Amino acid sequence: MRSVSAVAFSSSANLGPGYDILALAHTSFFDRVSVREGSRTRLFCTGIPQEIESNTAGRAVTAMLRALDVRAELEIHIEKGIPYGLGLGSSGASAVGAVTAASELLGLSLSGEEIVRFAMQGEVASSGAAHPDNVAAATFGGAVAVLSDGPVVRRIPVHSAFRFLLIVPGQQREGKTRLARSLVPRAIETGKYVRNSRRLASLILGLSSGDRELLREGMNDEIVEPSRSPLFPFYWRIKEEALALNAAGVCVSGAGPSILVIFDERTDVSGIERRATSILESFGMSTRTVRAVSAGGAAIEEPGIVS
Ligand SMILES: Nc1ncnc2c1ncn2[C@@H]1O[C@H](COP(=O)(O)OP(=O)(O)OP(=O)(O)O)[C@@H](O)[C@H]1O
Ligand SMILES: N[C@@H](CCO)C(=O)O
Repeated sequence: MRSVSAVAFSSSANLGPGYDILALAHTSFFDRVSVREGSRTRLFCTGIPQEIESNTAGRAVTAMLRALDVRAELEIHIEKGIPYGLGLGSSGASAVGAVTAASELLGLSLSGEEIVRFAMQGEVASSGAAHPDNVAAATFGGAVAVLSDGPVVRRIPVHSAFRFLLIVPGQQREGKTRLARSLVPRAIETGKYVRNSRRLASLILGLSSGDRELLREGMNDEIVEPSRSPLFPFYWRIKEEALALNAAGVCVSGAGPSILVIFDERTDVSGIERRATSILESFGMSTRTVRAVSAGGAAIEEPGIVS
């Protein structure tokens, strides 16, 4: 019985003002999803729901089969390498890995944007919303912008000077993204919209050109992050201290609580790791820090490759 495996990396969505628009795939963690044909569609995983429609991978694959009118019963094995409920795109990566592997197994030759279209349906299982950003980054790799509901996705070049630090608090909360999305205001003042839009432009230009001042200014958000502050009260202190230690940019990773720091050779990364650990300790939390680079997109694993 042929089995196909795919790997999909962790990601940080929003990047400050890019709510549901921008995301960055990084090498911090990855999921591996293996798919083979079976007698009935089943999920094999631990720690996350095993009911098809409650798991982002199962929901995404069944959405794909239904949309393409493909008759298949699939056994989906999920090896969770990305800790979930922490803002690292864990739910999205599983969906992308499952759709990528199933497409290969069934010879569907889906495009990247078609993979995103189905994988984002999977996100309804985790957050109640089909947000496309994490799955776009996990599919295409690097930094991405989702340009329309099509979805139309384009990669944003990331200057080689930039590296990434993930600060991961020991604070997993069930349904965190669903709650975080409920806190986002439904209406905003025009001035906030204009300032955030300017930052979005600065962020994209700074990330691709290597202009750290544009990036630092761009990675600020006065709409979504403040509305979610109660979920990560430690964030603002860590951000302030990381910028003082010359970070090139700091934001909440996705819906949090993890924090993404973009750094270069001018940044005191070890100092940021120490200060963040101390601040989180004062909140009674453990800390995990991971240094990473831009990750590639979802990839089919060749049989026999031991990773
Ligand atoms: N395949 C899956 N992988 C991870 N979580 C899943 C999966 N399927 C369903 N879930 C559920 O989704 C929730 C985690 O998703 P959530 O969106 O809250 O966090 P995240 O995806 O880890 O981070 P973020 O989306 O903020 O980047 C958990 O409640 C988990 O049980
Ligand atoms: N854009 C989504 C990302 C979740 O990782 C949100 O912030 O709710």
